[in-house]
Amino acid sequence: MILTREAIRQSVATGSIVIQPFDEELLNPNSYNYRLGRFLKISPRSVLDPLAAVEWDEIEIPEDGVLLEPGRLYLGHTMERIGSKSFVTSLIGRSSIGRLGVFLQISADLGHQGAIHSWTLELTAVQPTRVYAGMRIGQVSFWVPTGEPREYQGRYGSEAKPREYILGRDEILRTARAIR
Ligand SMILES: Nc1ccn([C@H]2C[C@H](O)[C@@H](COP(=O)(O)OP(=O)(O)OP(=O)(O)O)O2)c(=O)n1
Repeated sequence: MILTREAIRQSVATGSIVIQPFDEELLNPNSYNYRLGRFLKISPRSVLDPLAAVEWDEIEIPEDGVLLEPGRLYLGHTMERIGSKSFVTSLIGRSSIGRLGVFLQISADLGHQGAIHSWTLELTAVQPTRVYAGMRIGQVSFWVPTGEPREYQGRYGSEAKPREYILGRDEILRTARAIR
């Protein structure tokens, strides 16, 4: 079951959903519009290899916005801390932003129960597109889970910043050994 606007509003009021800062104006019938945070990481032009450490540039988005170039990967973040111990969060885009050819996440729309932080956004653009800090860029919805809950023990800190965490070297090597 997905939460309605009123259920999201009440859950924020009782604390079972965290959206900080929260603005009622940003509620939709079944979701909440999040805003783009100030910091952006830009992928290096070199090969991205999960076994090799790579340096990402980090910028603060200027007032006149930042131009997203096709063929680059940008890690943004939600301006808000978002999540819930009671509900499962899903992170999706807004259709109006989709019509600009901008993707907000790449194949990762699930927020585990207990994950409460500023979400990392994997931004890509179909054609050169300018985005601005604070713009209403995407939406989150909340789902009622079923079964015994087990809280997410994540690696996201409390800072509102994009995280470039990729798979750990150990995880990749362990999996690789397991299939040999
Ligand atoms: N676009 C996304 C998708 C997810 N998350 C956050 C919320 C999720 O609860 C958490 C973990 O997501 P996944 O399980 O998809 O990611 P990993 O398996 O890579 O992370 P971990 O090893 O921490 O479980 O990351 C995020 O910030 N931005």
